[in-house]
Amino acid sequence: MPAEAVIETRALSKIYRDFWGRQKVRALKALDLEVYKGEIFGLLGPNGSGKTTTIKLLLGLLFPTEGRALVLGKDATDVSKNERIGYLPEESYLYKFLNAEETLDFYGRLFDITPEVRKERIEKLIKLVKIERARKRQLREYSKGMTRRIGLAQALINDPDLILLDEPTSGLDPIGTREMKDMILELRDQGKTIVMCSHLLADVQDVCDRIAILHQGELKELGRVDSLLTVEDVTQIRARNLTDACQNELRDVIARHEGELLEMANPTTTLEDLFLSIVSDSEARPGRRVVGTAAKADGG
Ligand SMILES: Nc1ncnc2c1ncn2[C@@H]1O[C@H](COP(=O)(O)OP(=O)(O)OP(=O)(O)O)[C@@H](O)[C@H]1O
Repeated sequence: MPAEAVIETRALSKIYRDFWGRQKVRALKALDLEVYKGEIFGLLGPNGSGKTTTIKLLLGLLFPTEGRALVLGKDATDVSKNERIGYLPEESYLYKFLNAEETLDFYGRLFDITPEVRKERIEKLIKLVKIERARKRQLREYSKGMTRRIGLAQALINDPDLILLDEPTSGLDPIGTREMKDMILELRDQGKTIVMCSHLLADVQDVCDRIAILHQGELKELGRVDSLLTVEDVTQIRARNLTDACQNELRDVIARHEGELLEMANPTTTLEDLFLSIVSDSEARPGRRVVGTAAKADGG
């Protein structure tokens, strides 16, 4: 059965004009794209490449100059489909004097959600974004990471089928970033479709199933992350406990078959994994610390 397209754009184009109707910027040029139900889709590109313009066109906040977009089976300009969409903008503009519960209740009312359903969803979302301990605190006291979490909860209050996330991990520390990525994966596991824009390529690589790369308003690449990143002509072998003799033998085999040995070395972990393991170790054993002079400076 072919996958169901949740978003379909055909030659979608946007030219921004100035006050006198003169052409100012061709922000998006004939974009053809499909996003399928249940996938995490990454929209990448340098500053000014047209990512936010695309999101705004999908939300019906802008009208295309040419082409069209279908979102959840409706024309993108039909804003009634937005009831099934959750949107986390790059900057969330929430009322600073409301607490988390009041904020979610306020947005729940805007969607005409009944009090019982609202109560149930608020509980679920506060747990999902892990702000249980701060649920009664005014948002003006929130850190950047907590603000991002309540922003995500607000975007999910209508239990959307399609979630658009603009820079979801911006400003988050590695733990907050990992948790945000886990939340995004969890939403996909619940059957939601997610489109995220990001400059943080490692985050995109970690969570996205497929990506599109835009440059100057043009689609430059589109495909599955794993296949785009596979280096076809290199074979990687990972093994544990190889003796020197065995490694030498492997070198000989590769040379005999006229292969080129690129590297045979111990792998390094990522800084993210190292950071996360240090923090969780510190939580498990508080008080233990590295004394500056005892720390190895030369790595030896
Ligand atoms: N309202 C506007 N009027 C005129 N030009 C605009 C307007 N909004 C965006 N642009 C221009 O359109 C182009 C695409 O902008 P867009 O905001 O879509 O890029 P982006 O990929 O989201 O960038 P960033 O990564 O910086 O958020 C840029 O050249 C930008 O200057």
